[in-house]
Amino acid sequence: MDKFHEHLANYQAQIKKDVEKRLAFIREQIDGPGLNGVVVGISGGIDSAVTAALCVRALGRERVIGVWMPAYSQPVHEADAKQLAEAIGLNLVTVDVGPAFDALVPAIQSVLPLDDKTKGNTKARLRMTVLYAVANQKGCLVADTCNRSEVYVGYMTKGGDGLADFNPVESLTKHEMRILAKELGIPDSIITKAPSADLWEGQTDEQEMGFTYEDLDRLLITGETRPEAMERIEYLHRISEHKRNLMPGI
Ligand SMILES: Nc1ncnc2c1ncn2[C@@H]1O[C@H](COP(=O)(O)OP(=O)(O)OC[C@H]2O[C@@H]([n+]3cccc(C(=O)O)c3)[C@H](O)[C@@H]2O)[C@@H](O)[C@H]1O
Ligand SMILES: Nc1ncnc2c1ncn2[C@@H]1O[C@H](COP(=O)(O)OP(=O)(O)OP(=O)(O)O)[C@@H](O)[C@H]1O
Repeated sequence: MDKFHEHLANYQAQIKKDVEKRLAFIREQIDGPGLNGVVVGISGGIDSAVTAALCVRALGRERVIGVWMPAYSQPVHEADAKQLAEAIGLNLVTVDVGPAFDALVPAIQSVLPLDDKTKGNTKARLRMTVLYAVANQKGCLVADTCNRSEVYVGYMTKGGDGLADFNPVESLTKHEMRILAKELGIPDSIITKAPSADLWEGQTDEQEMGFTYEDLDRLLITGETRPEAMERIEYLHRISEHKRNLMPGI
């Protein structure tokens, strides 16, 4: 077995201990300051599924609100979001951000044209606005769902999914997220589908990043990967440093 698979096998072997550690962390974040619970954006993808499942286990279903926010989303993601809610006993509500997005984009475009990526990032920031409205009102924290692989290359929207109040999965690579997802009883359709931010039609993480999660996770876990992938990964890491630090000020 190579170093990469050996690491994943070790993670699998101590998964129960890892889950307990994350549950304790979530309870500390919420009960420490005496808050009511957690709000999580539910996309139908694996990262939000794992985050929500950990929060439900840590706090109980009454203290977790999952929010599905369609805006021209693929039907498969809605079906997966609903299947997830059934599987883990999540209180899932829907806020359609499509009409707000449809009003906002032309208003900005009256000043300057926006490309697909900027529109997609605007959608991600609109979703975070909704999560904070719910958190304000209910005395909750917003859980962030970005995993270690995404954070390393800055594959997240600044002011959107890139920053919330606490993150119970930040130290896990995408491969470890898949192992944890199985442990938590996340439906297989969510674990096996191609990761996508679904910010525009046909988008997939690996196509947009220009390397695979295996390339990225091999580097994070073993320090080595395909040379062509390494160059691009380290380039994206360098130019996204600003997303991993609080804003500079003087
Ligand atoms: N050096 C610097 N120091 C401080 N700030 C700097 C900066 N360079 C840019 N910035 C600021 O950052 C902005 C660019 O950052 P940002 O708005 O995030 O935009 P950007 O990094 O260009 O795009 C976000 C990427 O994340 C992907 N994404 C988004 C959402 C979810 C997921 C997912 O799969 O989970 C992935 C999305 O597909 C896209 O590729 C600039 O407009 C500027 O305001
Ligand atoms: N349609 C949506 N409704 C609610 N929240 C969303 C939606 N799309 C994205 N989000 C929020 O933004 C986060 C990042 O989105 P993204 O779709 O990239 O991640 P993911 O689906 O959890 O995992 P994956 O990268 O495997 O698709 C999600 O984890 C979720 O919290």
